[in-house]
Amino acid sequence: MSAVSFQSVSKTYRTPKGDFQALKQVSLDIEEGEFFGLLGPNGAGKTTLISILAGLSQASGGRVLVQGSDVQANFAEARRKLGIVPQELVFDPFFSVREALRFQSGYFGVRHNDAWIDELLDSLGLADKANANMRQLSGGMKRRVLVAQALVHKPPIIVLDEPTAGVDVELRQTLWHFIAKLNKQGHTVLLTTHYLEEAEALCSRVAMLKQGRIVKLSPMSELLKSASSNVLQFKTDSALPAGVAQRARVTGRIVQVPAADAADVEKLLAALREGGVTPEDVEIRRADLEDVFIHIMNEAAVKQGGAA
Ligand SMILES: Nc1ncnc2c1ncn2[C@@H]1O[C@H](COP(=O)(O)OP(=O)(O)OP(=O)(O)O)[C@@H](O)[C@H]1O
Repeated sequence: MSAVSFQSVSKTYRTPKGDFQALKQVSLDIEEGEFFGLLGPNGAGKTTLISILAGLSQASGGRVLVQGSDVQANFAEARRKLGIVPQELVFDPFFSVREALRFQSGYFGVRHNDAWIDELLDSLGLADKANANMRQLSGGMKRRVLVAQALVHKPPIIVLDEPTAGVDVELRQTLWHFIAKLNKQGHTVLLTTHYLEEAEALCSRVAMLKQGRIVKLSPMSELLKSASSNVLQFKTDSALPAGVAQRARVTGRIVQVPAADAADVEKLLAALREGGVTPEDVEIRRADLEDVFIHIMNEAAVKQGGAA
């Protein structure tokens, strides 16, 4: 049985301007024990999918099962198996950290779990804040409490929606160390993130979502292999020759062009020379997930454009 099974999930939002289809027949199975990444540009539908999984939003079509429990027909059972760390900072300002965690435990009918609460506080660097009032905490500390709250009932499946957006390096490291440990102990993890480096380091498999559709579903290792293996990177102020510009990603003065092999790099350099471009700070590096992501998103844009 899959940990999470999305079966032809669609979602249409009704807006004053008309209907908007945010998810189009998304089917995806996440297996027990996986560290799964859900990636996609802004507006791709990631949060919508997570909200349907969490029972916060209703799918317009299809269904979602959590270890076999339907999130609509069997909400309480499905919800108990999930630990959801939301994107937004929502908390009760009148509780202390420990009270907030006890309250959340009560919500799931879990009692006498102070040992686990202490372990959570310790692992997330919150031990000295246990009795602090929630409103006295910094944004980063509040985010740690949200993580602890999501895990207080020891859910088998942990869902993290952009947990490190705007979070400092120290918290990111603490968080990932802890989540990776839980994953090793058998917890399934579903992560959405904009930080592709994180996905590359942590996820064993990823789905890429674009405009409500899955455009790629693949083990991370295969995804990285499928990319052009190298990237030629340089700086220039000159206009690029058309043949190079077509393949290039340009950020200010920095130009990055995927290249299959050394011969391809030579061809690119020759094209630049012929075009009168003198590249500065030339580097050849291994392609990473960001290169793959941009490539797949561009391909999907071409296909969707062609289909329209
Ligand atoms: N309540 C709503 N009413 C109408 N449209 C909505 C609503 N919520 C989301 N949308 C639209 O649905 C699409 C998907 O949004 P969603 O928040 O799921 O994307 P996302 O992939 O999580 O994006 P981000 O990375 O920016 O968080 C977007 O175009 C968004 O504007």
